[in-house]
Amino acid sequence: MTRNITIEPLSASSFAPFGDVLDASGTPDKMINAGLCARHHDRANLDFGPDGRAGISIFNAEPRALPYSLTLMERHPDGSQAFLPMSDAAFLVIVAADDNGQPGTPRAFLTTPHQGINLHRGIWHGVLTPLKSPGIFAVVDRIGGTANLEEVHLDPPYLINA
Ligand SMILES: NC(=O)N[C@@H](O)C(=O)O
Ligand code: NI
Repeated sequence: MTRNITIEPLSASSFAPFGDVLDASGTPDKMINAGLCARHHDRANLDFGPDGRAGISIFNAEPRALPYSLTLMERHPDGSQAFLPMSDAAFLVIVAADDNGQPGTPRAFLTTPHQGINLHRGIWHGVLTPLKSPGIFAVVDRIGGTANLEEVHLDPPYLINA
């Protein structure tokens, strides 16, 4: 039995239950640098817990193709996780609400170039899934003494379609 999911457009409102959309859209909060730079200020709800700290890591992920077979979801109970592309690669953002400790039915979104996202603490998500090379991302997440990772293998998988 194939469980099909259709990709939805990514918007701040549609993604709000799961996290923040990070881009240079809309009116900037302030103009800086002698008016040569627009600052879209403080756009992510970052959370690293009482005993963690913020870290920036660089992920170099293999590009995937559509339709994409979603076989694994995970969450980070101790902190948020932001994905900031270091190229113009679009990427799949697959998230799900919690359903008694398991991911519920996933929702799939596709970013536009130069868009990042910040997943709020504990949100079920698919792993980083760029759709073209290079899949190089700066990732801002919690550095701490715990594993901060829960994984669920999906059987049967979901098929993510354009
Ligand atoms: N495990 C890891 O560092 N990456 C995942 O959390 C992911 O969301 O890609
Ligand atoms: Ni993750």
